[in-house]
Amino acid sequence: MTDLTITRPDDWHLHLRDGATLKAVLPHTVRQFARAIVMPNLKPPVRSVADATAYRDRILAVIPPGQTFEPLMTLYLTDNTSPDEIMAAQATSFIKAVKYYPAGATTNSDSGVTDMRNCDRVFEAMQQVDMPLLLHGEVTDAGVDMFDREKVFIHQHLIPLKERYPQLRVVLEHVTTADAVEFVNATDRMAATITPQHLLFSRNILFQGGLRPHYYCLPILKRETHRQALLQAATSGNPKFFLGTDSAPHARGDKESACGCAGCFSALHAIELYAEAFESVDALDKLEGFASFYGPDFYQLPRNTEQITLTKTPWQIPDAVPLGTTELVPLRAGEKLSWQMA
Ligand SMILES: NC(=O)N[C@@H](CC(=O)O)C(=O)O
Ligand SMILES: [Zn+2]
Ligand SMILES: [Zn+2]
Repeated sequence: MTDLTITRPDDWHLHLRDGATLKAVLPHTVRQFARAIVMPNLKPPVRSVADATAYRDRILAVIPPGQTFEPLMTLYLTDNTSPDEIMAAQATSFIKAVKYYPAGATTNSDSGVTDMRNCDRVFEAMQQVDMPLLLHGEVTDAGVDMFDREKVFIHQHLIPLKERYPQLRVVLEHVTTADAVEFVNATDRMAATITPQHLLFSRNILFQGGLRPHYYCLPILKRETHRQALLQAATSGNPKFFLGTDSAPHARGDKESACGCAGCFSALHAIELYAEAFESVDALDKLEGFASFYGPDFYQLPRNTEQITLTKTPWQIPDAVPLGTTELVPLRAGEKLSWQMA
């Protein structure tokens, strides 16, 4: 196949940041995607309807002229979020979900939840108004092996949560393991997003020829058997699995550091990366469902009507993208990509 036309996709898990970074990264997403679920882990986080409204306005203000993009906002769940805030969020047209970060699990998660039980009244309210809960699904216990944190989260927190709130719609974000795929498959009102890096790479890439910080994200890349399970899920045509890049920009110096930040920047070329992953298992015919249909179906939003075309035109991913006085290093920087969006 040399070209592929699909309905314009959406990104159901995206970090846009704020200020100069927002302005630098947004055009890349707008080029490819009609909508995105925008993560609330700013400093300070997006905790209220007022915060989300102001953040949305800052995003709308920097959409490149003549282009359209719809930011779908999320609220950052804390120990102190009130059920009233959920009701107020539900009453807006643009807040579409609530995001749970375990305190300390990932970038800007210090205000995250210390114990899920603190949020029971909020979960009840969310279940009542059918507001989806998005999970960074990892435990933070120092005693749990880094590579087991998602699996342990499912057993310690997610299974009990779904038992207490079976009607709550939940997205396990950026799934990385066969265990997560199996759990999502077996559970009602449960979906998952999958990133390009988790479809394309196993943990080996982190150490290929030396330590490679631009492949470090959370949850961390896992062994090859898990990557295979994710690829199978993404290309299965099962609507429980859909596209969420988790593009997470960090300036080069914050990645290439003695204590480097977690996050891969993939907004530059996300749909092309996914095309490559799907082609690797001869499943390009399944890309449109994953990228353009199952996300809006889950969020109960209309599917996009515009189309985009990808052509088989090899190009080289740049070494870096400018970011003020510094730069961002995209995923697979400097390497060849075989698909290009027209
Ligand atoms: N995925 C990451 O490694 N980083 C994300 C946070 C997150 O999604 O966990 C970020 O905001 O940088
Ligand atoms: Zn996360
Ligand atoms: Zn993320």
